[in-house]
Amino acid sequence: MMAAGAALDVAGLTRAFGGVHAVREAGLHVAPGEVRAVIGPNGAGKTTLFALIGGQLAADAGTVRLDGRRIDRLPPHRRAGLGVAVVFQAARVFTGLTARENVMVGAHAVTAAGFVAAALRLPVHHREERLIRARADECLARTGLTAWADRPAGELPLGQQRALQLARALCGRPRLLLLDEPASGLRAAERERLAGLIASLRADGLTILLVEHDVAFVMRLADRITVLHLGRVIADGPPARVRADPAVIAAYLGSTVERRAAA
Ligand SMILES: Nc1ncnc2c1ncn2[C@@H]1O[C@H](COP(=O)(O)OP(=O)(O)OP(=O)(O)O)[C@@H](O)[C@H]1O
Repeated sequence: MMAAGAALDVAGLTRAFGGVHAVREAGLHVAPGEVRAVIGPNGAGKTTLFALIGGQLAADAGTVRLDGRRIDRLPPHRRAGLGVAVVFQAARVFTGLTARENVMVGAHAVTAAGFVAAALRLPVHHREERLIRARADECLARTGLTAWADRPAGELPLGQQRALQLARALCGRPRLLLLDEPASGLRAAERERLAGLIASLRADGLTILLVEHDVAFVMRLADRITVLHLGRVIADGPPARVRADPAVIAAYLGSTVERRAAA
């Protein structure tokens, strides 16, 4: 059911907010089917980087390529149509809709007929609706949520709500999935389940970018790690090498000292 993972190439990507250089000349290459973790101290630019790739923010400079095709000037829905899905940390489920309806919304966002046909009640809409419902049920099954399909999303435990956000993203048939702190706030058992789910998506060949503060989670899941500090990429490589990198250790120690000093 999964589309093949796409390659992501980012070069010279830059975005400032007033005088704050949130992302500065960032570059990374992510191979198809890779799980890439993006880590860095608070304010390093991780969420901004994701928004620049997803198109929610426009870059001041630089390029983003999906399988070699430039997407950095496209609006978010066009990038989504090409297979880029971003699940932001602040993303919420629609608590009043059922789990299935939440996932169906994800599919509507990228279907051709979409909401216009729905509003006009065109025949194409009914056919599409059935297809989307079937697709939503596949995505619910894929994320272990079949038993929750008809429950209001607000009644789902937090771990299942995270899985639901993933299911909603999967419904758009992504080829590149960006997850901003998917494990934050989850208990150990829920983290385990989520890690298993992400590993199984990787096994299907999906390319995944992951921002995560839980180092153990990252070390276990990621093929490679990119480290951002003050908007710049300061390290990039396999987990064991990045963990031992003096520049990475200094960046984290520095930010810890700054936080202590500020406290
Ligand atoms: N919309 C905005 N307006 C102004 N400044 C912003 C905006 N978004 C981000 N910034 C600033 O850009 C820098 C990078 O922020 P960003 O949220 O990308 O970091 P982050 O690595 O995701 O941080 P965290 O780990 O705390 O989530 C920070 O200094 C932040 O204050």
